[in-house]
Amino acid sequence: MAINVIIAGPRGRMGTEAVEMVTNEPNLQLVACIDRKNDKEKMREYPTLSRLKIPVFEDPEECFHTVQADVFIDLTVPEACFDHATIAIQRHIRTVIGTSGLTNSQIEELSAISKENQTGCIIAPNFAIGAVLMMQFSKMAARYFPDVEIIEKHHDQKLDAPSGTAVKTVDLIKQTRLPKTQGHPNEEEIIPGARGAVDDGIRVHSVRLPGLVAHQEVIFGGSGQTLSIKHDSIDRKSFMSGVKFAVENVIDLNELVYGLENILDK
Ligand SMILES: NC(=O)C1=CN([C@@H]2O[C@H](COP(=O)(O)OP(=O)(O)OC[C@H]3O[C@@H](n4cnc5c(N)ncnc54)[C@H](OP(=O)(O)O)[C@@H]3O)[C@@H](O)[C@H]2O)C=CC1
Ligand SMILES: O=C(O)C1=N[C@H](C(=O)O)C[C@H](O)C1
Repeated sequence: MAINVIIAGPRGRMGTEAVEMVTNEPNLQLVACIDRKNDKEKMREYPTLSRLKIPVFEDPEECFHTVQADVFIDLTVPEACFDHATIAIQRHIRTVIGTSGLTNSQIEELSAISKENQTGCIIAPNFAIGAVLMMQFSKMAARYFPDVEIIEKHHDQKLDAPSGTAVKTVDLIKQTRLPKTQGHPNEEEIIPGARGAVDDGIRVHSVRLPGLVAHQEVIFGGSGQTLSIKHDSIDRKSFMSGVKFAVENVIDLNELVYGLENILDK
């Protein structure tokens, strides 16, 4: 039996890839999309979507009410994603969130809704296996190297900074790193922001440039040595095996999981 999937954000950079991936996977079936502009002219620019002849809804309530689905994938923006996911989970449709920029309180709220409705949800800050490993390796290294800075680099159309991957990396590093104030105690920013954003003493630098896709380097410093852990997504296809993995695994979950690392070896 195929897993029936709804995708929100099908015209987007990730959505386009996800539509392609789901339609090419024999065990997945795309049954509908949610798009804030259900515009026939625009759809013509997206050949896979217009060829499929699946229903496209502007109203998520109407979509989840009308279409029978097993899994909902959100690849939009945080405000819309939170609303979509809330409605989907309340309707017992298991949910995979790729959208970054949800706040901690939104994640906690979705976790509570998921538990209350016994309906699984996966929030994946990064679907690329290499990025998941980069985050895990960084967590391991932070135990031995409390001095660490993160440089994340993305295309210049990205809305949120720092990236969801960087936020998750900081979370994971905090789990093993001994608290430390890094750098010189008297350091001064001549240009405000020069030392990047800071969370619990960990510096995060966000670069946005055309030509980039999604890249992150975590640099640890110790006496006489540095350790760099680096991941590059040079094509959005790098995310698709993780999307598939999440769709196939969320089916067996009854609560929210934040990060693919939590289910990789299950
Ligand atoms: N977890 C992961 O591995 C990855 C996550 N991402 C995340 O996925 C998200 C999407 O990224 P990307 O595809 O590059 O972004 P895009 O801007 O290319 O796509 C977003 C899509 O969402 C649509 N959208 C915007 N607002 C709404 C709304 N209110 N309701 C419904 N649809 C809406 C946009 O429509 P319109 O064109 O009309 O604005 C657009 O089609 C981002 O949060 C990004 O960080 C990206 C890559 C990997
Ligand atoms: O917007 C993107 O492109 C990406 N977003 C995710 C993030 O915020 O970490 C994942 C990946 O880095 C690509």
